[in-house]
Amino acid sequence: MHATDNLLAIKGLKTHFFIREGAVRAVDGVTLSVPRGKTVCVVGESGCGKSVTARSVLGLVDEPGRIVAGEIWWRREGGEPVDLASLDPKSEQMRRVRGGEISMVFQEPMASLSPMYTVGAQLVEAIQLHLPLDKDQARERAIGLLRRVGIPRPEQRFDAYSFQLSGGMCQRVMIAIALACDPALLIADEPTTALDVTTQARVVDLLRELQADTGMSVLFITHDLGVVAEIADEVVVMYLGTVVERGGVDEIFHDPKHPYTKALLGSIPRMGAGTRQRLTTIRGNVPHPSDRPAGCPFHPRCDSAIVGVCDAAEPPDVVLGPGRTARCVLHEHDRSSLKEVRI
Ligand SMILES: Nc1ncnc2c1ncn2[C@@H]1O[C@H](COP(=O)(O)OP(=O)(O)OP(=O)(O)O)[C@@H](O)[C@H]1O
Repeated sequence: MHATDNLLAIKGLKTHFFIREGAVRAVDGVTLSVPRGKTVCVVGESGCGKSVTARSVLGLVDEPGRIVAGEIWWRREGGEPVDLASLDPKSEQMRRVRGGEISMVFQEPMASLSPMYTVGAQLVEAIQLHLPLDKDQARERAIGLLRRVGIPRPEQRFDAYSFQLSGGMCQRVMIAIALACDPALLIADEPTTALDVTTQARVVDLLRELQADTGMSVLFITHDLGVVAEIADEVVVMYLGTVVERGGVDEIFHDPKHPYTKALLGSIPRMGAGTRQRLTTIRGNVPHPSDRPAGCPFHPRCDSAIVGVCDAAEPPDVVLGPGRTARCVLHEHDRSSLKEVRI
């Protein structure tokens, strides 16, 4: 795959929070890419920097955080590539990208919608912000979008308030708002976490259908490997602010390289493995980024850690093939002939 096939390419991103006690290195050298028309899942335990990475793309990092290093290349069709990391988050150009070219769906649909306005009014507002449509045209498009995200009787639901809808319906409305401007990239940050299991599955199916219909790219953030198996083309595994492994979904599930990926996979039940399968837990907890261990950040929890090596030096980011990397000293000798990480 050529680098230009990537709609989004993040290279060496560092986003730190500057608090009284010092710098919290929430994202500390993330490299990943999202190819056109593909779904990339970012997976990892809570606190590993998934959301901060996503928010960095859209210039939505809360104070006292800021991007301190790295590049975020946005390469929309027919446009000049632009490094979003270099833009002022409040600039007109960033505002155009945010919501106009890249949309985001968050974890808490109820909290994202205002209880003061009908869902229709909020949808119309999002449409008119980015498209030159009058009120009637925007209403028509809004009802079409509500229908498209599977909301029954969309003409009536247009006039409903968020508190009159279930969590699943609210998330469908949020997805409709995100689709209002035909984004080239949809970033979905744990969009199903707040929903019950059946509703989660429906929302994942919806996102998969919409991706296939529209050809948009999706950056899907989750800690749920079951969802990853269903929706991902490519997977990025994060640990403590860094990417520890990247690869195609089959490679990650059937041939994981990094001990952390193996441990994550060992902690989920497998279909067809029977009721007596042994599930392992990853020992210990993810440390806080301000308490990052020296060397490989995973070494205190890693069963394969080598004393004097893994606790002493940062592991190399080994390129195993196109779009396939593992940040682990155990794979240093498996390097592919590629000389650098292609993003
Ligand atoms: N405003 C802030 N001030 C200080 N630290 C912050 C701030 N926001 C996030 N962090 C820290 O950044 C780290 C990464 O957080 P992030 O929300 O990206 O993790 P995550 O992988 O998305 O986890 P989750 O699955 O729980 O959402 C966390 O350790 C968090 O404490």
